Amino acid sequence: MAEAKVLSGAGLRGQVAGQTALSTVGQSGAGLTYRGYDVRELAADAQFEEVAYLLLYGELPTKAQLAAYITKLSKLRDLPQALKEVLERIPADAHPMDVMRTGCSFLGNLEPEKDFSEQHDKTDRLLAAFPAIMTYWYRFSHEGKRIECVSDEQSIGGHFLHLLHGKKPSELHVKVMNVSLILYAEHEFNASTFTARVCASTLSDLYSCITAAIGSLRGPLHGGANEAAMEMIERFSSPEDAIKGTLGMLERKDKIMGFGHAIYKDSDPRNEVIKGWSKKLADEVGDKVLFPVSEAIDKTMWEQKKLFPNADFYHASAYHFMGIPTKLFTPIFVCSRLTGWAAHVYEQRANNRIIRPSAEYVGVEQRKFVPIEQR
Ligand SMILES: CC(=O)SCCNC(=O)CCNC(=O)[C@H](O)C(C)(C)COP(=O)(O)OP(=O)(O)OC[C@H]1O[C@@H](n2cnc3c(N)ncnc32)[C@H](O)[C@@H]1OP(=O)(O)O
Ligand SMILES: O=C([O-])CC(=O)C(=O)O
Repeated sequence: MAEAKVLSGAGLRGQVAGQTALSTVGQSGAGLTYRGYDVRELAADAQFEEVAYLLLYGELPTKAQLAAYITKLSKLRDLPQALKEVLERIPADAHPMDVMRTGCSFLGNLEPEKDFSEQHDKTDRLLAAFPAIMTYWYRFSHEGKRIECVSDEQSIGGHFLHLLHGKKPSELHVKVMNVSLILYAEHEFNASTFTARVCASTLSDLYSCITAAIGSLRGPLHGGANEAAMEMIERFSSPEDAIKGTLGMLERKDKIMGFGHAIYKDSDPRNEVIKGWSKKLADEVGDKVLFPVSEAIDKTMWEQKKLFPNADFYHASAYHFMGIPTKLFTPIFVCSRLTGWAAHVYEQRANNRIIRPSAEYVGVEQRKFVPIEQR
């Protein structure tokens, strides 16, 4: 049984802020479970759509339920013309997380959640539409192309790759996307999910909760770390160079993106899984630099600081080997984590009290107002 991390101090660390039946993080040897299932087993044998169903609908689907769910999602992929027009107006140098935020929010104007009874349908719509929101904007703004937003790919990961590259993805790439989307799907009260729950606790609509969560995931201390990790890895030309650079960053007290975790103590169970797939992809493309550089940073961080790679670190090289532009890394996280966010919104709504903690006041003592002429 792994020891739980000692949790205390700022950032609400270690404080129970609510209940969930969705996942456990760092509580048992398994490390991470979704509704009781070890994430490593899900990543090895399940489809992402199965995991989405598990999180959103409560149990793993039967074969018939999964087939119906995949069909439902496939039919919801296309984007309304008005949303395409909005995406076309977003400049090429915009951050794709801002594009996701706008895309989600604008769809909420076109197809609002009028009643909480629509929550599942609205989530399924977002799940189906997110890959096209990202890639329609990307390919229009970067290549001047108005792409088709539908494809005949069964899986969400395959659909995303197809739209991005304009061709059928390889089986290996579809598999890795599937694994990646499963690994990123849910993680208890992380910052973005907590954001979604706070928003839900005011009885706001689903699009607002998800838009808020996207904003929260964007930062480099959370989902943005996979992009930041890629930018760092790319700077090094060899393992020796990487060791030297990492030691320098540690000496300057820089944060090394993709390392450490608020809850896990000595490993992130998602890391070994994505690292394995990144290695397979490295072999496929004949990489002799990025993967060895990543391993050298990994080793140095452990030796120097006992800090371990989190889910984001080897995702960077894995996505890169599949030809995914770095700026799209965190939006892929959105396509996956939407499932966890929405499931938490449902949970919050089902047993709600507005989330409103207290603050310890550290300002000046009460004092008398001084009229402006006398200041
Ligand atoms: C999917 C995800 O969102 S996973 C997280 C992705 N984020 C990153 O990879 C960003 C880099 N990592 C970090 O900034 C942090 O480890 C976080 C935000 C993930 C967790 O933060 P905390 O819970 O505050 O970390 P923790 O309490 O374990 O930090 C302990 C010490 O290690 C240091 N540390 C933690 N992570 C790192 C890092 N990546 N690089 C350098 N030092 C680090 C902290 O600065 C702290 O040092 P101090 O005691 O001298 O202040
Ligand atoms: O739990 C966290 O703080 C961050 C994280 O790993 C995730 O959201 O996947």
